[in-house]
Amino acid sequence: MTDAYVALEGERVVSARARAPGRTRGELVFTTAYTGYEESLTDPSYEEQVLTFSYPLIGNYGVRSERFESDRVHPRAVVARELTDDVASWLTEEDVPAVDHLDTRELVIGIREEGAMRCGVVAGDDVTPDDALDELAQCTAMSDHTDIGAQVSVDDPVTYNRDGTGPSVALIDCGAKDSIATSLIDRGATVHVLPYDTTEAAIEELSPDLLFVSNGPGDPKNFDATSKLVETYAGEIPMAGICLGQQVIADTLGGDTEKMTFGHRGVNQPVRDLETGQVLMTTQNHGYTVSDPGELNVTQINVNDDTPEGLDSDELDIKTRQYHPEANPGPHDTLGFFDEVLGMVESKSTVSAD
Ligand SMILES: NC(=O)CC[C@H](N)C(=O)O
Repeated sequence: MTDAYVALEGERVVSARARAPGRTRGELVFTTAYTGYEESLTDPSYEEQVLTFSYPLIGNYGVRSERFESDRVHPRAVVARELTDDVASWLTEEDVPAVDHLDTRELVIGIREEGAMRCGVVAGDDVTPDDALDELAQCTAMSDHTDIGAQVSVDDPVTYNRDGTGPSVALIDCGAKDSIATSLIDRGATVHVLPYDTTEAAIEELSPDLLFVSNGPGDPKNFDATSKLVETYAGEIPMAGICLGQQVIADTLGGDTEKMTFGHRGVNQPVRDLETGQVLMTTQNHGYTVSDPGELNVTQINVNDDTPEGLDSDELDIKTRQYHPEANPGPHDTLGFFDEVLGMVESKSTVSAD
């Protein structure tokens, strides 16, 4: 007896067990992370995707809101070999369909060979394979979600740590994980979380020391308003970016981005720093990559496929990373990025004070 189905491009349907009911569709991707399921499931960058966990057991240390990265679950559906009851009830409460008891190894091999693909997921007592195919037929390609920023960004500005002793940071929220703001606040910064389509007038009023473009879902080319801010302030205000932030900044400053076959999602992606030769273990979640760094210099690369992981410009005071330095979940090798970017502001004030 089966009460769940996943329909894949090519009209293939895989049977599964329903763990949280519902009918939905999205881009099927996988993560190899073996911890951090609460952080991944609340990461806004998974908006409009169906997340498959390649690790076979998900949920074995419960569900605690302290570990959430936003106020809701973002993947449209969740696929795993085995989901615990804790995770299944959380996803049921959140209205996010979830399925297990299917061969996720085969699914992951399919995604690796054919690339991230559209899919339909149905779960519940009365569902049929045709229902899953129906969902698949209505599924939109990721790059066609042109307004995805509006689905995940704050509607209005929010300020944290107003009396902080450190620099003032304008965090452009393209779907920011909470721990990016926390990492800055922990270092004394005042953080203004601003909508992805913030106006120049709002930036002028705040007069921030650092413009920080966050991670976010979908195609970086669908963030025109954010790109406009980058164009206006590059070279005027020191700038940092994480993940989608790196992509939007490179795309705007004479570079380009492209879709990868299946992307990088996991907590053990090796990155080499080209200056020191040091290899850092990093947390990643992206399906697009910078294909041309434009005016920026590639300072770090992925050891597995040589894609750019760090872009820097001393002339423009810009530092971006493709991975997630806030490391939630993940190895903490890369937390120093936050000191480096705040350091750009401090060294700038030292220079101008002289
Ligand atoms: N985590 C992110 O910011 C992801 C960036 C972009 N949506 C991608 O998939 O490449």
